[in-house]
Amino acid sequence: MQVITDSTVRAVLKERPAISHKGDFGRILIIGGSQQYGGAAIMSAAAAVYAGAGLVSVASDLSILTALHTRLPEAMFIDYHQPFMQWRATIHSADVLVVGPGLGLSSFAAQLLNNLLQTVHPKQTVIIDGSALTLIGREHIPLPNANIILTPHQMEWTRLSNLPIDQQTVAANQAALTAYPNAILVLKKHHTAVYQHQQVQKLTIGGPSMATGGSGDTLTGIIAAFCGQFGTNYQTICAAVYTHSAIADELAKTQYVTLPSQIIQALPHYMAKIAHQS
Ligand SMILES: NC(=O)C1=CN([C@@H]2O[C@H](COP(=O)(O)OP(=O)(O)OC[C@H]3O[C@@H](n4cnc5c(N)ncnc54)[C@H](OP(=O)(O)O)[C@@H]3O)[C@@H](O)[C@H]2O)[C@@H](O)CC1
Ligand SMILES: Nc1ncnc2c1ncn2[C@@H]1O[C@H](COP(=O)(O)OP(=O)(O)O)[C@@H](O)[C@H]1O
Ligand SMILES: [Mg+2]
Repeated sequence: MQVITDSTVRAVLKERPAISHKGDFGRILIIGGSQQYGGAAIMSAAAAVYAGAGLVSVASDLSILTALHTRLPEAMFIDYHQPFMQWRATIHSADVLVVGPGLGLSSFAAQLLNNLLQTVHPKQTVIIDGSALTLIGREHIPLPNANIILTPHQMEWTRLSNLPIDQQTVAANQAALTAYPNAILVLKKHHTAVYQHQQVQKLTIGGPSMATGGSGDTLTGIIAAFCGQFGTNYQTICAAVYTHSAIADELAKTQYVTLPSQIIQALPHYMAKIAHQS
């Protein structure tokens, strides 16, 4: 299986053109968080901002607003409990949507996910993670015609594919992915692999310092920002996945655990280093 290396990141990550503005670097909308899991939406949004997204909004429960703005004043906020029709236009204007981190499994969350997936249009990128994956598996919610990126950990992939973890071989995963033909699959684990049709590439970096709550939520924001800036395609997603683990490995030289917030903080420096060398 082909290995994802830093050459993928070098090929994707470009110096910013001088003549540019925030609208050129992606409008990201993160739909997630809840009273129980507010941090997930905040980490996703922070990762998107620090990975260079031009404009980042969070649609969430009002209870996270103060924490979000204290941690991340760059982000905008929408109360996702307001009638769906009132913020439908915001959904339409996003280039990249992230749905699921910390959303929870309530009937409200299921209805919101249904409404959202019925609203997205084919040019949009939709990153589906966390609770949204569990809801899709549980309620058999069909995926829309859009650029879909699924980011399950192994148990979330079981819920979508019905494959027990010990049967998640490359061939079995490829066969299961045919049920989601327009999706790119980022199957997260030690040595995460990225699947699209018959193509599969894997990481050989990253390690157990990343095994802490919020690591995957953070990855969704990095993927969103990369897609928003460099276009949604297989290489861009591999570059985002590599960047997440490369930063963690660098931090792990001196840290037993690499916190999502620290990975987020290091993103602009890592990206500058790669962009200046390319
Ligand atoms: N700070 C916050 O706001 C945070 C909010 N979060 C949000 O919480 C929501 C629920 O997400 P979740 O991943 O925590 O729970 P769930 O979907 O039940 O999966 C866990 C089950 O799967 C199993 N498992 C097997 N293999 C695995 C693997 N490779 N990687 C991981 N798990 C694996 C695992 O096995 P066990 O640990 O029991 O051995 C367990 O039985 C979601 O919306 C998420 O975004 C979190 O991000 C945390 C920080
Ligand atoms: N032992 C490990 N080796 C390499 N990467 C790991 C390891 N444990 C966790 N990770 C990475 O951390 C992230 C965990 O994602 P996820 O389980 O969705 O976390 P959360 O939902 O808590 O944010 C994934 O990117 C995964 O590849
Ligand atoms: Mg997760």
